[in-house]
Amino acid sequence: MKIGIIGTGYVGLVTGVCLAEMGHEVTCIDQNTAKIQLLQSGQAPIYEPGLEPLLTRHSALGTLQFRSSIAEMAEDAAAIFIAVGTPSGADGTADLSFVLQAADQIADFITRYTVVVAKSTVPVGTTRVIMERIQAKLESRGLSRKLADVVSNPEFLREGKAIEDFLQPDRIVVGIESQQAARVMEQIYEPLTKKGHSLIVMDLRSSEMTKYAANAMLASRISFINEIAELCEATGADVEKVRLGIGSDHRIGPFFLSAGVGYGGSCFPKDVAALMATAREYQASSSILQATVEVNRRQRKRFLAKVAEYFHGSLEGKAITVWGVAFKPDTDDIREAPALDLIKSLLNEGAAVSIHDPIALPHAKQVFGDRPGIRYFNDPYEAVQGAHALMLVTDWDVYRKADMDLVKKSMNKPVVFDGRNVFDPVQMKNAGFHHYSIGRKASWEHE
Ligand SMILES: NC(=O)C1=CN([C@@H]2O[C@H](COP(=O)(O)OP(=O)(O)OC[C@H]3O[C@@H](n4cnc5c(N)ncnc54)[C@H](O)[C@@H]3O)[C@@H](O)[C@H]2O)C=CC1
Ligand SMILES: O=C(O)[C@H]1O[C@H](OP(=O)(O)OP(=O)(O)OC[C@H]2O[C@@H](n3ccc(=O)[nH]c3=O)[C@H](O)[C@@H]2O)[C@H](O)[C@@H](O)[C@@H]1O
Repeated sequence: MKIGIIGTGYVGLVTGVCLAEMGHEVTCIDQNTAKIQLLQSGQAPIYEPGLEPLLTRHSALGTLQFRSSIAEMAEDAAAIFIAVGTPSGADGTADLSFVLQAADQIADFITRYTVVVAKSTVPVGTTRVIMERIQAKLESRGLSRKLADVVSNPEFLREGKAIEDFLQPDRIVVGIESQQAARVMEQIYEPLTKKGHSLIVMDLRSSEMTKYAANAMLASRISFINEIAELCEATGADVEKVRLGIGSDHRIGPFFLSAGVGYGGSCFPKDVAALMATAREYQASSSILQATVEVNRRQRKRFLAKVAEYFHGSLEGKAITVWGVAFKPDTDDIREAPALDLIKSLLNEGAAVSIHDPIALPHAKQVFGDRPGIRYFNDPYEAVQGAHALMLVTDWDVYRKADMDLVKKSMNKPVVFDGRNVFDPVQMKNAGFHHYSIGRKASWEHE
């Protein structure tokens, strides 16, 4: 089937590559010409494990093409996906300007029956708005409103595992109003449903809400375990043991219960904010969502406060190393990364900050540039030379496997603030470190 995709960001590009892998002929459009040129030369503009081989293969086969304007797309696409950004506006509402712009471009382009797929995360009611807008434009062009159906097809992939999540989804959710569009969506996803992945069909509003509810639920789980972690610290319990204890109850499950410096990324913060904005619009309650955001904010502050407390309230002149800038491992994405907040605060408090990240360092440089007090390192061991403390903020594998003897020898004082509970406190104590982690006794509290 011929498919067009508007937007080649994390979601659009992964969707394009995976739909090609599923046997479709895909054309990806992005208004960012630099991105398109890079993609046309066979290079991925993002770091995503497993993406590049598929990109190379399908570009060579001609089943995946990249263009900078919808006008360059074949006119006989059966479906066009909208996968553009929906960033947070000032009041937390989702900014729909990119989505509506893409919808207008599609409405000006189509000449035959096309299913428009809202893949971007959009607030309840938006797919209907897109539908009205496209159909009104078709009418004004003297064409039938029935030339376009708009469906909702939210995406649940995680960065760093995007290819795997797209090709082996727990479920595919489609919100739909027309039988004709339902058949097209069934055909698109047939290679996955044939393998047993379920396609859940529902109305538009429920599909849009499902996406927000999923992200809000996951974010609230993280805040829940972080609140329990704070209580563990206060009472002398160990959150890692508690996680094991509750996670083995099948009603709770073990996933998404890792305590740490809190969630970041381009989606949880913005989607929880957008859902709260929806609650305001409908004068409904959002107390769990508010608490989720509040705990997440507090978690970063608590982590920083522990470092300040260790140095008797002042970070002035302290050499602090930050390991990890990406909002999570296996991505170069630093949008809303906890590390950004922490680095800003450290610099404001007068600390000298050395940072390392295996992939995201160039993005960090775009944010902090030559700001006095900051230094960038490509080697994690060079980054800790002479440091008074190491703060581990992203749980990259390279840190889990780090040679801590070398780290200890390189540091001014062997002090580690472990924001992702990567190291064991007792082992760290025995190795001669002062180690603080989240929701567990600090090394110096162990007998
Ligand atoms: N990043 C993620 O892991 C996930 C994101 N989502 C949702 O998917 C949507 C897209 O997110 P990302 O891929 O992260 O965004 P992104 O910001 O990485 O990419 C968006 C792309 O759309 C392009 N674009 C914007 N307007 C355009 C237009 N009119 N014509 C052509 N290109 C246009 C931009 O140049 C950019 O390359 C958002 O609604 C997001 O909430 C959903 C699930 C996962
Ligand atoms: O809508 C989206 O964009 C996506 O948002 C998340 O995916 P993603 O943001 O890529 O990353 P996650 O793996 O969910 O991690 C988000 C944040 O939570 C943190 N986290 C995650 C899990 C955990 O147990 N504890 C925890 O602090 C991570 O470190 C990270 O900062 C969801 O997991 C995806 O299903 C969804 O499609």
